[in-house]
Amino acid sequence: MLTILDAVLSKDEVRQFRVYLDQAEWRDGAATAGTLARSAKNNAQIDDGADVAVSLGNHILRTLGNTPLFIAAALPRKIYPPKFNRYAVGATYGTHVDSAVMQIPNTHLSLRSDLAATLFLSEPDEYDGGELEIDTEFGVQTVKLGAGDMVLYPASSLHRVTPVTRGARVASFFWIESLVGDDAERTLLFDLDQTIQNLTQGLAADDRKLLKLTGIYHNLLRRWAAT
Ligand SMILES: O=C(O)CCC(=O)C(=O)O
Ligand SMILES: [Fe+2]
Repeated sequence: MLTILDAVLSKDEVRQFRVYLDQAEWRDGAATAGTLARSAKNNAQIDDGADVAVSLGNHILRTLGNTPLFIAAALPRKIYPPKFNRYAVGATYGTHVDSAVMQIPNTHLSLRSDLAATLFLSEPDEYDGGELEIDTEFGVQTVKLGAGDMVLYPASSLHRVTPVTRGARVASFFWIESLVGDDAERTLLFDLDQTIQNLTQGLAADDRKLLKLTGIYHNLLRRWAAT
């Protein structure tokens, strides 16, 4: 499932992020790609340990913790500390698949990448190209969102970023290990959750049918969640 989350960051927050990011030290992104992905990768990134990456990354993590749609869609167990990338003219990231298991920087912890996220930090009119293309069972999905918007997609899918031909594309990207590793099970839970949320609008909180459906949601989650 591909989920778009609108306005994860406000335009004011994006502006503040960009002040810091535009002054940051950007390095060759290929250095951090796996062997196969390396040859396809031609962008710039900020070092994981850099102050600016840590503080903006923590801001993103705090915000996501208060974003019910993110929690419902991702059912996060672990989130990789957000990274930052920049594609200037000519930069691109060819078709690749993300590593299934990653070490969380500066820890001995590992994370299974169930979901990948890109949080756009440039407006679409700031650059040409730079589309995130994701191969799905229903064909290629092209994603280019407003600054502050985010896409969540299965990290198992082949994906690429098309070459930037004007301006620059700045984004944050990271991965999520979900309580529910199976994409189909997670999608069913999300659909059920969103349906219950919609029903809640017109019904009393103690409505028996609503309680029953809520119970089913939790019983499925109990069955499928690996904690
Ligand atoms: O820049 C993006 O939107 C995606 C980056 C990506 O696929 C990666 O770093 O693995
Ligand atoms: Fe990727």
